Amino acid sequence: MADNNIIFIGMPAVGKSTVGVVIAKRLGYRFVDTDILIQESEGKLLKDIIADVGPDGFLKVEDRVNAQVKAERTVISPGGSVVYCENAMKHYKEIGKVVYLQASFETINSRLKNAKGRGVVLRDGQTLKALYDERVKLFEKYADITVCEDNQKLEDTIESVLDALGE
Ligand SMILES: Nc1ncnc2c1ncn2[C@@H]1O[C@H](COP(=O)(O)OP(=O)(O)O)[C@@H](O)[C@H]1O
Ligand SMILES: O=C(O)C1=C[C@@H](OP(=O)(O)O)[C@@H](O)[C@H](O)C1
Ligand SMILES: [Mg+2]
Repeated sequence: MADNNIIFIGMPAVGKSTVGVVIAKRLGYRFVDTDILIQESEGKLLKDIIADVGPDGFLKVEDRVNAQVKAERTVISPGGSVVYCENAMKHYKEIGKVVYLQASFETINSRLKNAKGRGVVLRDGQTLKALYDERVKLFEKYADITVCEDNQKLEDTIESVLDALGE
């Protein structure tokens, strides 16, 4: 399979979906939000899948769906929890550049007022701060490129991503 794809990773609400679709337009690439593929595969909303099968069950579905993505010249925006999915991340490292959209905990916290209601994979009793700290290590492990968006407007983030990609 081609290795000319762009894959966004980062915390929920950091902008993977919003930024991803604009980057795809700017580059003339296709765009896939794999959360939509998961909902189609299961016939349910993400938050209902998480409620029905729990965090581990959701991660199994997320791993399977993301590991099966066939793409070429495509911007792919998975959900923030994809970094727990080993098969999916191995696949993404093979088919493209992994871009970590990075923002401070304060930025994420201010955008994510109702993490459970939004369907974030949080374990019982786990705080958003604990989740953030746990995931940062995984984002850094998988990132080929990191783009920091603190204090940037959406338009600035898009230009920063294009710069970092050398476009
Ligand atoms: N600098 C920025 N970069 C990216 N998104 C931003 C920025 N500032 C505000 N936002 C907003 O944050 C939200 C990101 O949501 P979304 O794209 O669904 O994130 P994700 O797919 O990572 O969960 C959007 O409402 C977007 O308009
Ligand atoms: O980070 C998470 O635990 C999740 C993020 C969501 O996607 P976004 O990162 O696009 O919000 C979605 O996949 C699911 O609700 C779980
Ligand atoms: Mg998204």
